Amino acid sequence: MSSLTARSFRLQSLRQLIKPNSFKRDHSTSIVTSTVSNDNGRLRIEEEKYADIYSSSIQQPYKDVLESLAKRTENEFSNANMMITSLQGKLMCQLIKLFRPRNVLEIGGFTGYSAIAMGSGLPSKAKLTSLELNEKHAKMAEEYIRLAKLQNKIEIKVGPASER
Ligand SMILES: C[S@@+](CC[C@H](N)C(=O)[O-])C[C@H]1O[C@@H](n2cnc3c(N)ncnc32)[C@H](O)[C@@H]1O
Repeated sequence: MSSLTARSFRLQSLRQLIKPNSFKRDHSTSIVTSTVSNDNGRLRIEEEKYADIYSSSIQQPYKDVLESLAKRTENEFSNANMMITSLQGKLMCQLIKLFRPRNVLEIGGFTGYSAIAMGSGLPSKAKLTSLELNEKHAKMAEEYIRLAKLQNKIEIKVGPASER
């Protein structure tokens, strides 16, 4: 195949991928020729679709707790853009459900979004430890972990991760 033909084949494949409802299970990111970012420049759009379609929704009461935590983080922290997106949370929860780890170590918990998203999918006896440098971040994380009734599964340790 000439390089021109190969390029138009890849472009066609890309167009197929980004058409609504045309996503195929055998999707390979290797045919994605360029990075197509969403408005936050985070996960590539094709990967977002994949994550969305093949991840189950975060269950209640965790979903509501996460929504409320995200709103409060956005209102109270000027650096709220550090928080993962709801889709990233959904994907992390799905990965936890797939791998069923007994222990999870998170470095940099911020206000607890990812910890709660992962915690919501943890098997019953599993534990997640989240290391967070900033006391104010950790305090909010702890508040929402309690609201989500995940305090027996998630522990926040405050201080520099390198000292743990
Ligand atoms: C990008 S945010 C993490 C986002 C978070 N996982 C979430 O779901 O919202 C990075 C966090 O790492 C923390 N951090 C930075 N340096 C650290 C260190 N040395 N030890 C522990 N936490 C640290 C910051 O205070 C910040 O809250």
